[in-house]
Amino acid sequence: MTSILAGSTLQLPEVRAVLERLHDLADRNDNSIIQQVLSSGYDWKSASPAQNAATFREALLPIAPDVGRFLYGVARSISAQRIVEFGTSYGISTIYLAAAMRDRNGGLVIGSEMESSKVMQATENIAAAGLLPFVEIRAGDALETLRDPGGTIDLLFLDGWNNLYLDVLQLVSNNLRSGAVILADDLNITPEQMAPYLEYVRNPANGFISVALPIDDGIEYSVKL
Ligand SMILES: C[S@@+](CC[C@H](N)C(=O)[O-])C[C@H]1O[C@@H](n2cnc3c(N)ncnc32)[C@H](O)[C@@H]1O
Repeated sequence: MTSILAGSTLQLPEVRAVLERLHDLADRNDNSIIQQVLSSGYDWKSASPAQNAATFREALLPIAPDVGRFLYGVARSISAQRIVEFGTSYGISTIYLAAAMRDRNGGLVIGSEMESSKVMQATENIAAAGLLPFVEIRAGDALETLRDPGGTIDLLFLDGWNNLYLDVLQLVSNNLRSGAVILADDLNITPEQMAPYLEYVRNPANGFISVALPIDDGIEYSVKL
């Protein structure tokens, strides 16, 4: 295992270089890709998850840098050892989470991505950041690939298609430890799509305590009781 430097892995030149390059790429291209697709009349709401994944294969759709630092901070503060991520794309969020694994001296981020070209891109990017030993990306539909997360989950990050959040949560819920944190991105972007998920985690009868955080696109922060 590589030696641990004082401070955070997020400060390492190779990690910063990869994150800067990917955030820049997304800033330059994502909006025009999305506009092009939507102006062609493509109806993403009635398309299947796989159709949407293929249609948006060139778009990174990443978390913002401050969300990345928040993910890193939460992972460090609960000393997360096993993290499950729904929606890996080009690996930006995975890199922030894997940096926390490196700084706790071990742990695993299990990513998931159904678009095969993105799995390849993410693997290359995570390798360039030197964080591949802390990551396993499961290729295919997360509703299949995350069925067995291989152990107790400390942190679940939901960032795939928003209407699947509740399905993914329920899929892995037996593996969430008491005190596990669930972070769901895009609260303010697709409230309709997220409604069933929010209703579920905000109902105390379901065993979570949950609050909306005003970070970038909005994050629902939930803790399993
Ligand atoms: C918003 S992007 C993820 C961005 C990534 N978390 C980041 O910050 O860099 C959502 C990704 O989830 C993937 N996805 C959506 N539904 C999925 C599913 N059912 N299984 C696996 N991947 C899925 C999409 O292909 C897309 O790349």
